[in-house]
Amino acid sequence: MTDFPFDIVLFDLDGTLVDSALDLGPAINVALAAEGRRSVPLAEIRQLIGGGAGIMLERALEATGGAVSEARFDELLEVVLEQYWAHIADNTVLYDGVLQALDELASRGCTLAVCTNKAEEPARELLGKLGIAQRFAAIYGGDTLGRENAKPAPDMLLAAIADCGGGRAAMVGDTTYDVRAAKAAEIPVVVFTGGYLDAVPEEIGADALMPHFTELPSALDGLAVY
Ligand SMILES: O=C(O)COP(=O)(O)O
Ligand SMILES: [Mg+2]
Repeated sequence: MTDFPFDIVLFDLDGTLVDSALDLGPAINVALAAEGRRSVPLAEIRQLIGGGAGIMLERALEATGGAVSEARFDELLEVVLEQYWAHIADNTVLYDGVLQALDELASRGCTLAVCTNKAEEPARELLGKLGIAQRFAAIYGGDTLGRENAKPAPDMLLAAIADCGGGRAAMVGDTTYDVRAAKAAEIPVVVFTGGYLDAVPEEIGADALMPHFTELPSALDGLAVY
């Protein structure tokens, strides 16, 4: 036990630890091209990220002409996932200050975990390629506990907290999926405003907003433990 208010910090992945839009975008656009659709520009792609690859594809199809049949959707999702796997870390980078923030939290005695709606296998692959997988005591993906239990459900947050030995926990994320999951898990949430934000920051429901990762330790320090 330290004087830091949290024992466990849970992190979202896409739009929080990593800027992955430059690899997710092309994967979506290959699938759209296979369906004869226009590409979705990068600025629009960022707004589609947060619910997992399936929701991203669903929204991209809606934005470019409408839904396809369920069977065709499954084929196109396979295209997205194959393309993404082949280029998972080509252009994806950690956000500025992430490594230092993780170091700082670890030095304050926090156990760290990842709770992402990206599937667990690509999440582990990406974290490994970026050299930070070993920093996390638990890594949960959107499929780990079944898609129906992905964020905004609290299940993966609660499971990760248990894996980390239990204690005072907080969530760090970038979208309403993270905020709703944290509220359902009854833990406070810091929102990174440099991520993909699917709502106005002031109205997203965060306990604290963080424009840069250097501010994470002090943002957490200022939060009340629920
Ligand atoms: O890939 C996505 O759409 C969501 O991933 P995230 O939960 O790490 O933001
Ligand atoms: Mg995110």
